[in-house]
Amino acid sequence: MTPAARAQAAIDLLDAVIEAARSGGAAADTIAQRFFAARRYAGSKDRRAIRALVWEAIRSFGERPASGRAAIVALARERPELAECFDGSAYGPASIQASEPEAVTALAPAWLIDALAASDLDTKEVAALLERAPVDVRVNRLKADRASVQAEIGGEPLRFAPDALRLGTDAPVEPLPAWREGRIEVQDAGSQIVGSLAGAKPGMCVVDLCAGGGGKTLSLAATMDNHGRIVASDTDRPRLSKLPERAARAGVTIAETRLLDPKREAAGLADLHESADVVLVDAPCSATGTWRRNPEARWRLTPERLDRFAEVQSRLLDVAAQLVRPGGSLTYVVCSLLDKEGRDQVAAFMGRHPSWSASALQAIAGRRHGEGLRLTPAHDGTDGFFVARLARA
Ligand SMILES: C[S@@+](CC[C@H](N)C(=O)[O-])C[C@H]1O[C@@H](n2cnc3c(N)ncnc32)[C@H](O)[C@@H]1O
Repeated sequence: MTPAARAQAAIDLLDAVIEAARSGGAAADTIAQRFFAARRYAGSKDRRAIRALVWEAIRSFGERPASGRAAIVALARERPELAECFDGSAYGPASIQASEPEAVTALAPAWLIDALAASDLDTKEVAALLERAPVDVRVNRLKADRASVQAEIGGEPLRFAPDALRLGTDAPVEPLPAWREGRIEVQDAGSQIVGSLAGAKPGMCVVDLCAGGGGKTLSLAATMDNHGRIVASDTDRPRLSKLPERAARAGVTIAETRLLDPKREAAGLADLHESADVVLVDAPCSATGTWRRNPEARWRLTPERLDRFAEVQSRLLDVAAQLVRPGGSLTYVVCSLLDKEGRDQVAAFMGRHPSWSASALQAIAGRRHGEGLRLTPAHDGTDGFFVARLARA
């Protein structure tokens, strides 16, 4: 493909990403996969160049641009070689007009910048949310140890996450024998840390209330040395259905999946009433802490969506509390750095459940925030998380 044709393809791909963000469609990665599957003529160098341009545009513009063209035109203002692609050639974009609309460079929509600032995040912290993230893997203790896996695949052992190896950005993991044989899982180091703070131990009964595809379920099972019971529940059938295959690969036999009806979660878990030693609520959230991996998420978020997340989080915390046995604990996690979803949720929970207490969390990474701990890309080099552990008397 010519450079001009690549620029036009980037515009087309961005149009699809913008439309999906507007209408609640698929994530940018999925859209890109579909886009290239339908354009087999694009070789691997073309695909890389188009992706790089599209993701640069997504990172550069905080507000959802009016169109893919408005975004690439704005980038071209600073880049003569990109501006030259607007040459009106057969497969290239039409020439740039002096008065045409352009996307505006910003870290995030103004209301979100304000909400992040009100959550004690300065500009440096917010900018780091948009840097490119490394690939972290968790070495599965059930099958291997970190030193032997490092000897095999390389990577940097992280001091603050005992099972983590950090690989470069875009490092391919799935082709590795270590992945195929279940000795490693892709999991951000921050996710590994917050999962470990739940305090799961061998022999316990654990409920992973929002288990999704089981990233944390598998790490809990490894911490439990595959002894005990984990009930991994979620309302999303496609996500949850990935768990059994992942568990089999990882050698995890103690996890059982349970599909819940939205708003009827307590009924679906009634048999576990007051019987879990540990409940993990890795709640659905705005995912502001994972913008490094999904920067277009900030084009999807609205104040109304944020309110809806907060309502579900508060309800799920109360559902989870009913499952904890006397003396047990509930660990609340969000991959968001907005206080409305983290610190304030926990403060409200403590108000509704005065007999519960927040535990002091011991981790080598992170900083205390309200009744919990916060990890951020700028401070910890991980995705952003808020985690709190709440103990039942
Ligand atoms: C942050 S993700 C979980 C990620 C997962 N724990 C992991 O480590 O891979 C949040 C999950 O909450 C689920 N969810 C949303 N509403 C729910 C509800 N009412 N009850 C249980 N799970 C819910 C979503 O389907 C999603 O899988």
